[in-house]
Amino acid sequence: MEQLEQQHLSAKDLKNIRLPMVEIFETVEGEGTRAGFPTVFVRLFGCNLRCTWCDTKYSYPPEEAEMVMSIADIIEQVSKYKSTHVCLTGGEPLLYGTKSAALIEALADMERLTDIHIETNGAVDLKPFLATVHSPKVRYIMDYKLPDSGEEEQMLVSNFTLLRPQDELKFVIGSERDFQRAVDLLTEHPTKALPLFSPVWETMPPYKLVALMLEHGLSHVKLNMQMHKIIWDPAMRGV
Ligand SMILES: Nc1nc2[nH]cc(C(=O)O)c2c(=O)[nH]1
Ligand code: SF4
Ligand SMILES: [Mg+2]
Repeated sequence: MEQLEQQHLSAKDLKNIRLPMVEIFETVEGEGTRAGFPTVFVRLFGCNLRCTWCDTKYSYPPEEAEMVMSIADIIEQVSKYKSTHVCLTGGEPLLYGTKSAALIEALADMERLTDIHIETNGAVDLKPFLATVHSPKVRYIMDYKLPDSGEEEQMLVSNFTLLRPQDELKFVIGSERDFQRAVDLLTEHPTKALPLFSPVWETMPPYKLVALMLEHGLSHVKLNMQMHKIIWDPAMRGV
């Protein structure tokens, strides 16, 4: 990825950068350390993976982008809400390299916002983003796709050492095999990020994941339930 030359892009520059989009909505964050906080979700279209258990298949082909928005349009939409947290998600929100980075910078420049967290899928190198985006408000939540996802080969374990204490490393666990792989990875590849273990809604009952965590003495790992799937119908969009 080329270096982002300007830290602060002009309104005209932002108008010219356009991104394919799925939706922008406000709800409570359902996951991670900021679960429960009112949050604006900015969902970009497009993904470089095809996970077996994906719950956002409407965010990549053969579906089509709902709209194409300039960064200025996205900022304008986000400013209509009151939440001070933003979740940039997809699809894969870092798919567009310097364009994704410019969007992150523009969000970080919004004074109202205090936390911008990015749900990235583990198949995008975080190095160029960490090198160009310097705002302390920006945090990465990297998903590591375990064997049941069918996409483990695409994972960049090299990201583990780049993640910082304010970042999160999420493992979506569908089976005991997935669980064991996650435990092995955390042993073999140290990271400063907070490890989160999240059950696959359909195949891993939460009580079973908790039992496994206790059995293995994983005191440094946090259980991550998708709160929005408890509050609303799990198939519902825009919540
Ligand atoms: N409430 C709510 N919390 C979320 N956290 C991550 C989400 C995502 O789709 O990436 C999500 C989502 O779609 N809804
Ligand atoms: S990375 Fe996320 S959006 Fe892409 S296929 Fe996997 S679960 Fe779906
Ligand atoms: Mg979701």
